[in-house]
Amino acid sequence: MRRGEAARPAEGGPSPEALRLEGVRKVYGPEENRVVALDGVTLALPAGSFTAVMGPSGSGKSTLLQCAAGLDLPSAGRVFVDGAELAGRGEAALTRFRRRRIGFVFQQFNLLPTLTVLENTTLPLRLAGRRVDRDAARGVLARVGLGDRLGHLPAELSGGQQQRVAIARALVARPPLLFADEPTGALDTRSARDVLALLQEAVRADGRTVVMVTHDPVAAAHADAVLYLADGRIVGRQSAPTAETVAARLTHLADEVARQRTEVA
Ligand SMILES: Nc1ncnc2c1ncn2[C@@H]1O[C@H](COP(=O)(O)OP(=O)(O)OP(=O)(O)O)[C@@H](O)[C@H]1O
Repeated sequence: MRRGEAARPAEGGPSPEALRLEGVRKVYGPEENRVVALDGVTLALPAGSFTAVMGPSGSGKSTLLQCAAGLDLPSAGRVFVDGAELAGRGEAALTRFRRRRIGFVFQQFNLLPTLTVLENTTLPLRLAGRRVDRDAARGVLARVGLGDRLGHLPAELSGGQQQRVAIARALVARPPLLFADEPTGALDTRSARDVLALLQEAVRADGRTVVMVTHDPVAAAHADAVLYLADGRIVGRQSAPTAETVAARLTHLADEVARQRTEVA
């Protein structure tokens, strides 16, 4: 096995692990103002799984996604995507790797306001120097329910529609791994449901792996499993979540964190 590669099955076979973090630590700020955002996170997510990441505000959820997606560098520890380690490649190679293997959906959509729906969707392919298959892009947009809005600008769409463009933009590059940071945080209940259904479909129909940060137990219940973070550590896991069990666990977690902080103080 080459250095920098995690165990994987026979050549050509799909990796059973879409994402692996080993002892990932992220420290922000100078010595006197240090914030430990991630404090030794170890996890492994199988390909084709849908995982929600939950925890109190400031527990490190966004930092976890940013480090796992190679958008930020861990201070220590290792990140493997589809068996390949993110570290140890130059910036340009990392960008190329990310564009092929990783999609990211943000709470605030991050669409370019002067580009049409179709242009926004194909932008990552153009940036990656990949052939732009406009029919395939139209197909993805039709699948997210925007087949009749191709020439519209983002400002002419609702928030839910803009988020569906952002999902189409992430899916058109066909990344095996898709991160979503509070993708429904700015949406009404109905639009949120549509977006969650699209993420579920990306897992069930296309076999992608989705990791989603959310504050919403109803959103988390769309995932196969929930990881709970507190103070930069994974403090719990739950499979087959329901909105009720997630809400109960979060309440318990908030009480537990408050109790531990009082004990430390
Ligand atoms: N660029 C940064 N510089 C300094 N500190 C940061 C930076 N980004 C995050 N932090 C700190 O790291 C910790 C974890 O932040 P993070 O955004 O990952 O938490 P979160 O769980 O996503 O929070 P929220 O639910 O409020 O979005 C927080 O204490 C935060 O203030």
